[in-house]
Amino acid sequence: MSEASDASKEKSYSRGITIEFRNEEESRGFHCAFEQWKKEVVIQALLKVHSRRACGAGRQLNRPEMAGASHIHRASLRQLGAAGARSCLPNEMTSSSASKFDDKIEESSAKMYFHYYGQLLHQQNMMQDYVRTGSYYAAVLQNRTDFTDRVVVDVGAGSGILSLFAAQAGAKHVYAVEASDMADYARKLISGNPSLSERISVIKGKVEEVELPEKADILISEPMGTLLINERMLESYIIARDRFLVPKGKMFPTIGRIHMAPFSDEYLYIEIANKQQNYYGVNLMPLHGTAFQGYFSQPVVDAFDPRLLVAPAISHVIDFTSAKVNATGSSSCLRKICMNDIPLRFVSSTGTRVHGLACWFDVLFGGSTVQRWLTTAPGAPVTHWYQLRCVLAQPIYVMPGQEITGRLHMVAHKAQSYTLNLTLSAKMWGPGAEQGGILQTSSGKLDLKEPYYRMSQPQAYPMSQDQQPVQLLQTQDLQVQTHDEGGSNLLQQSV
Ligand SMILES: C[S@@+](CC[C@H](N)C(=O)[O-])C[C@H]1O[C@@H](n2cnc3c(N)ncnc32)[C@H](O)[C@@H]1O
Repeated sequence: MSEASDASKEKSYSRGITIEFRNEEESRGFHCAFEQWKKEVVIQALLKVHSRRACGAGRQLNRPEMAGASHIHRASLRQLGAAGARSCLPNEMTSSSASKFDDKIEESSAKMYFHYYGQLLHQQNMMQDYVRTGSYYAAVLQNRTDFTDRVVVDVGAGSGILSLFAAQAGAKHVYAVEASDMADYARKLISGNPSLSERISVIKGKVEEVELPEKADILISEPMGTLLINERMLESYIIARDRFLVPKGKMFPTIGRIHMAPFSDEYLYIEIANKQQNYYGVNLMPLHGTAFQGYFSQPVVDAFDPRLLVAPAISHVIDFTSAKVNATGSSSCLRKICMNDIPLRFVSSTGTRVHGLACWFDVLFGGSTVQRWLTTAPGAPVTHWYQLRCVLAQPIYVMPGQEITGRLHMVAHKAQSYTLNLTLSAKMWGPGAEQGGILQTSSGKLDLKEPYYRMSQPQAYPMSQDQQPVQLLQTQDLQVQTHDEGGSNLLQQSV
């Protein structure tokens, strides 16, 4: 049968149908369900066109269980070359061909990652972090004007909770993009909230790969990992900005800051340094050197008492609205997010042994009505991120007023995390200090992917007589030092 006769046959089956409803409510219910179905059909059609144009086959490539075939997909995408690389879709949006996600992340890591987030129990853990979820709820609902009648994209929607908040705040439409199988649960959860569901479409796929039928006025996302940058999801957030956000559109969160300060914690140091030397009468010393190095390569995740900090914190700011693709042209690596080189400079407020660098982060929701911070600082209500400490195998001794300098160099790797290179030095102190010499230096290399989850609640540490509590942390009103893009200029910023 010819194509033409196929088409006419199709036409001959087209008939109008009349549906009668018993009441207004039934009619409205049907209308909503139909509109939702229509939207999904349009999005699915766009996705099919996109993947067919990109690789010449109509298969779904975004699903984690298809990961085994994705390198073939990537290769064929590259062969398309520049001409085929940005094909026009029917809605005049362009599709970027090579997956920026696949470029930066190794397959095995991505598979485990999306498997983890595909489980309801892990999403539930995050939802039950009330500091986190409550901050998002307040930030969205207190800034209704930013959401009312606006198009929203929820980047990595998980259960869909933030999409539901955005719809509660009056969003015209929310596109909830989620790569893991959690997308199916999100659909279920959203359809159980009928007053909101008609304004939310769940799209299963990676933000780097899916197409949306329209641009967004505002992005909402929870892309923060341990130390802000772990999981490398911030990069997906930035890519979503470049792909979907209208110029000058809003981002919730808007900026993130990593805060750092040297700390002293004898208990923690002894716990790490003395791990397993005698074991059921077996001398473990032959392996001690390697094991010792291994323990100190693990950043410690727990909640600590802020009185352990020995100097006021400095901050490294990442502005999500302006972070750019790497200057080297590598589209998979975002400057400041992939490679953070942070010069450190502190003045010790006490005489003590410094055991390493303590870090935490906060993010700002820069709403038009209310500017709201979500903080993970020590001393603040504990979140599921806790805080992070990089412990040095060799502590350094400092006196009150002595300068501590150094560098934290963080380099992204393909397992969705970072290698941290930390150096701390005690500068010359007292007479002759102006000659600027270094007294002691200690360095460590840590893998953010392999933390030691110590998870203790903050404890009241006994203070030695010469270590009086100092006012080190006033997270909201603090005068903090921040870096410019190159990390070289220190600016004073009052937040
Ligand atoms: C930290 S969870 C947040 C979930 C939800 N937004 C919330 O706040 O409860 C991050 C979610 O983003 C998803 N995700 C991560 N990278 C993604 C990407 N590139 N594209 C789509 N989803 C992604 C993960 O599968 C996960 O469900």
